[in-house]
Amino acid sequence: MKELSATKTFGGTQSVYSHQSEACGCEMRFAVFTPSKAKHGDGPFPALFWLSGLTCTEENFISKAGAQRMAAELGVVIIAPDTSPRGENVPDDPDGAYDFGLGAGFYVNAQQEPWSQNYNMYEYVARELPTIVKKSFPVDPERFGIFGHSMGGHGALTIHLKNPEIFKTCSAFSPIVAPSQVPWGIKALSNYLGPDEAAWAEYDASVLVSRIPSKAEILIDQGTADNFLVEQLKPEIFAAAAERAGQPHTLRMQEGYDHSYYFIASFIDDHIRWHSERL
Ligand SMILES: N[C@@H](CCC(=O)N[C@@H](CSC=O)C(=O)NCC(=O)O)C(=O)O
Repeated sequence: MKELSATKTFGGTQSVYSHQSEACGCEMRFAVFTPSKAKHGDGPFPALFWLSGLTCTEENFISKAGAQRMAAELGVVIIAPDTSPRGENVPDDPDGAYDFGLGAGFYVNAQQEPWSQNYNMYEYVARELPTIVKKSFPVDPERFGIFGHSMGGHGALTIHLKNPEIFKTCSAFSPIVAPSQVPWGIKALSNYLGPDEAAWAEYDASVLVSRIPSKAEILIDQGTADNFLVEQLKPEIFAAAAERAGQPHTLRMQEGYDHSYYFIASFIDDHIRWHSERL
């Protein structure tokens, strides 16, 4: 693992690392915020894994969300990986579209060629990265949580529901909650997984919550002025499935907010505090 940058902020350190990923078969980057030793000691700290959305790298969250102040205050580590494999030999959307391929790994393990060599973001986030983080940073593995935005909200919900013993808390901003039913999800799942919709269900939060609800409360924030709300996000599908399954959840419709990082920055403190109180 190689440290690419380390910058002091709010008494802690915002770093970016690269390493050779087994799951993705390429060099991957991830960002880590570590709180101040002077204020909180040497840890171990609770850790939140943040999953970003379409077009993002590890950089969007650390430069736009403004999460470091609250993480520093509460003594929380935040890990923010890139959203897809990268590199010369990694295939991309044939038309260069933003919603598939590079920057759009959808947190699945691809089963179709040519994607399956590298596009294993589920394995990367749910298995490889937590193992690396446990070994290399002052974290308490009994206090891991996961959160994310849009495609990353879909990743957070599905990875929590499939691994509630690892990621004990879960929240999301403007998540894609039913990828099997919306254009972004149908494009990604049909290409990465093939035409069999039974395979898609493994990565559909609204299906998973019916099958394997967790005991944890799930928090979702959704802006009412989000231009993707009606076509791509549809949080009401998850809320109805969660209600039927007895999954504790809170869906907050936030008046006038859109899909951007301005929305995330407005509520990120709430989310970090919410996780911290539960971990
Ligand atoms: N470029 C696209 C929209 C892309 C977009 O809005 N990406 C969001 C995540 S969307 C769901 O996963 C994002 O986080 N962008 C990065 C940022 O820093 O804002 C278009 O033009 O429609």
